[in-house]
Amino acid sequence: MADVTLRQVKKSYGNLNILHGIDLDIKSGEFIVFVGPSGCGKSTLLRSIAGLEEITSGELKIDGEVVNDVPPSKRGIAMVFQSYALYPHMTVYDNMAFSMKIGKESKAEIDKRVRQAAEILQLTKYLDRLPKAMSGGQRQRVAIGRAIVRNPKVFLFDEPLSNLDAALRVATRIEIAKLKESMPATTMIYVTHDQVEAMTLADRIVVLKEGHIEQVGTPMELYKRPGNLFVAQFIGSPAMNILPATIDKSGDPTIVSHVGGRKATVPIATPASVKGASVSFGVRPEDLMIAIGADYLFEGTVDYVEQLGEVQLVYVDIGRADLPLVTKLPGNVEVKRGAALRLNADPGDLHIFDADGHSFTLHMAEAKAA
Ligand SMILES: Nc1ncnc2c1ncn2[C@@H]1O[C@H](COP(=O)(O)OP(=O)(O)OP(=O)(O)O)[C@@H](O)[C@H]1O
Repeated sequence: MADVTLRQVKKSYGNLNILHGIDLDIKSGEFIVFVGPSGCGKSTLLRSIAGLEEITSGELKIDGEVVNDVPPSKRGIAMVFQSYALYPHMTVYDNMAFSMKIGKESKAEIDKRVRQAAEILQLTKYLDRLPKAMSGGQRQRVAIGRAIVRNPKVFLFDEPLSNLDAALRVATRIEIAKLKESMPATTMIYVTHDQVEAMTLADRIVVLKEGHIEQVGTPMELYKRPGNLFVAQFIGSPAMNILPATIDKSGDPTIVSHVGGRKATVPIATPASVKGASVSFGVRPEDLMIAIGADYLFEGTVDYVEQLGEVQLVYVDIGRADLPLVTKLPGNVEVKRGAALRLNADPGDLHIFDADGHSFTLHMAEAKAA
């Protein structure tokens, strides 16, 4: 059981500022995932929590104790890396037992914990093998087992699945989800590039950009109510369509006319001051559907189709070559290149962002709360 609290955590390398004052409250037992573009500081933040990097300023607490100056081995954490870093000459059993042997645990205790971890990770029948005789996924499970036996208060994962092929990735991701269920009191913090891992594993996702937190929320909060344009386009694949638009009528609902030439009635409240303002209008590819009847949001011609089997990505020219509209339609719908297409969306799935990229949904929620 351990909360992890960060207050104004900054990290610089010389003149290079990497983390710009991170404030974050992670609750005991939570599974937190850090995501963000390459170089945004995810690993640096994780390594700072682990104590592998010294923070430049701010305060880092684990389980109520300020750990800024506490060495990694005394922080009650265990970390799993992308490269499994197993000892090649030791069996799976000895790899998992190693830290406890160093810690002078009794043989009986070591044996109990190694066997328990092996059971959780389905490694029991491999305990006598050397790492070279195991697959990448099995090796990563040993690396996770080695962390489990230490009974950490906080479990840190730095892109643990990125060296695995697609099938093993899925299998090991499910192992990690089950591991979390079997260790509900253990706080877990996980860095990934993979949206599916973030969406499926996280209790809450932290979206980082250039060393700042953009938004923290449950996967569905970030997906349904992204706080700004960056999060809207970072979460979800393909990214949300964003089109220039103007507010024709403010209030609730808001009416916008967008670059596609049509008007949309959006059930989002906007203040009177934004009437006539230029905004960004957003709709996810998967929220667009072929319009039935006279009511539609977009009209265009099919420019390109990527058939993926179960679904197809259809790129629609709505009169602006620089802004192709992407829609995700079921794979069995017949869509031909060059054909005319009208698309619609549920008004509840439409988004509007102000000129600074902030979502009006969150604006109004914040205004109400204030
Ligand atoms: N030891 C170092 N000295 C100088 N700069 C560093 C050092 N380590 C990391 N950086 C820089 O800090 C920034 C953040 O790096 P970090 O590895 O935390 O990013 P990341 O979000 O994990 O990226 P990726 O997704 O590519 O792994 C990068 O610009 C990187 O070049």
